Amino acid sequence: MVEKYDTVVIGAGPAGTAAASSLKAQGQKVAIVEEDLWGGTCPNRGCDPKKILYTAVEAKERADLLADQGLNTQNSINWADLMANKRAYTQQISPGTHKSLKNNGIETLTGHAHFVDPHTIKVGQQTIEAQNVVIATGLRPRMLDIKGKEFLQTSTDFLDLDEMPASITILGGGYVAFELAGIAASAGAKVTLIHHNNRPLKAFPEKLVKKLCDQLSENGVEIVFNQEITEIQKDTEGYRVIGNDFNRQTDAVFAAVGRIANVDQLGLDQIGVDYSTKGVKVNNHLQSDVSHIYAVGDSAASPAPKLTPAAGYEANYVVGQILGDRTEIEYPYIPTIVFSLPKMAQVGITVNQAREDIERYEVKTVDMKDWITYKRQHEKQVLVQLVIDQKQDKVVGASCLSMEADEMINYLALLIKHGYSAKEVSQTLFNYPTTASDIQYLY
Ligand SMILES: Cc1cc2nc3c(=O)[nH]c(=O)nc-3n(C[C@H](O)[C@H](O)[C@H](O)COP(=O)(O)OP(=O)(O)OC[C@H]3O[C@@H](n4cnc5c(N)ncnc54)[C@H](O)[C@@H]3O)c2cc1C
Ligand SMILES: NC(=O)c1ccc[n+]([C@@H]2O[C@H](COP(=O)([O-])OP(=O)(O)OC[C@H]3O[C@@H](n4cnc5c(N)ncnc54)[C@H](O)[C@@H]3O)[C@@H](O)[C@H]2O)c1
Repeated sequence: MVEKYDTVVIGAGPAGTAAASSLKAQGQKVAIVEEDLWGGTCPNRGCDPKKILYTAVEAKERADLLADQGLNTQNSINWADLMANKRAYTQQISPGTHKSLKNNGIETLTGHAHFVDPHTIKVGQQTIEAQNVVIATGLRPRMLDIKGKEFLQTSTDFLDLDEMPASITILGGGYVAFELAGIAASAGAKVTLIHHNNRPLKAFPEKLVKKLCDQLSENGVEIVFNQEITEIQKDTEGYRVIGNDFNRQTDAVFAAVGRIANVDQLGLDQIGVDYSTKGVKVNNHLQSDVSHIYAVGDSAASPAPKLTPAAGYEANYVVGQILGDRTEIEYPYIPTIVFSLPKMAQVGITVNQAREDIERYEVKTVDMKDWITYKRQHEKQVLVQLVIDQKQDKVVGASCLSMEADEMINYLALLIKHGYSAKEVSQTLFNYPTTASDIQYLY
């Protein structure tokens, strides 16, 4: 007998588990399908394991900045212990997530899901039917189609390395490339980061990216711009990375050149659902071309950045749609951060957007290196750019580069969302001297 569900969710990452749990809590009969690790990318091979590795690296870098400033320091990263610490965390994620879904009364199916018709899904030998379907299948690393591509490793491999190689080469210039470069360099590897043009992290302000590159270079990362890599060769010593005018030996090569959607193996062609490498094409209700099939999180070609908080937000929105809400999706400002050394974060109207409308927006650049928060930490690269809407006389966007950028951008996200004026900020008192109290002087 074919089991029938109110909703079937495909993919058990942050988006899929949020949608399934919420629909179940609202009384629906729900099934969720996962073909790999329960919990998906973020806790198994993304945000969380990365942040565990980053935590040790951040502690080391902060201590190193205070060497000869009153802290006796001879720190180094013990990669084997750090990896054991990471694995102790990640190993319980998949079984734990699976168990908690089952305990909540959600039917869990293990295997690859694909559509047989718009209401029928096959998982291995099992066939199930759904009134609504939520596609939440995420992204996978994009591989380069070059000679020797089989020698390329990915962020998933990096986050589970038994040993840190003596030298590594990272191809790419986005979030993943800059985060892995910082971790590897701090863990003692000789790191080369190769970008195919001269504008990595292009959604972030050029001034901040330049300072981040300067700091990584000072920490020993070699950043090579305008270099298209055409071939990877394996040799007796490791690998050779070859470009038009580039030829270098390295112990490991990682591709961090973007991610593509896991939607090409779902059988969407035969049910009339359009998609691309960016994900399932969706309307303002996150519906695909077939109205009862929704897509959320990384696998939706929606305007949201492909991040965990955005995935959860879209999942909760679609729960509302399935339960009868008909309002179009509206996104709040979504903060983004690169956990490199230092951190770089932004929220709201970006500096790049502001430069396109100079009548309306003013960009205020503040070098905070000599402020007590940063001076006491001996930080070398600290910069904040605020975007001010001149009509409203309010801060509507911010970008930060510093080791405090994660917390500072969260405060700024709140102030921007609620439209606080400089006067209102000055009437809110924060502990001094802290990252929060700096904001009063910024505004
Ligand atoms: C290295 C790295 C670091 C990151 N760091 C951060 C960070 O610091 N902060 C942040 O906000 N975001 C970060 N991200 C992004 C974040 O991980 C994603 O935005 C988030 O996981 C998206 O959730 P999702 O549920 O949409 O997709 P996913 O978490 O990718 O889950 C999709 C699930 O669907 C499953 N699946 C796919 N196809 C099928 C199928 N046909 N049948 C059954 N199951 C299927 C997959 O196995 C997977 O488990 C990072 C990503 C990476 C790669
Ligand atoms: N801290 C975070 O929130 C975080 C961390 C990691 C990943 N993520 C998510 O994962 C996504 C993917 O990250 P990513 O860094 O893989 O992709 P990305 O899209 O952010 O960056 C890819 C970079 O690779 C460059 N590139 C493309 N082809 C290249 C080539 N042949 N040689 C060299 N460089 C090339 C691109 O110009 C771009 O700069 C992010 O957009 C984000 O949504 C988020």
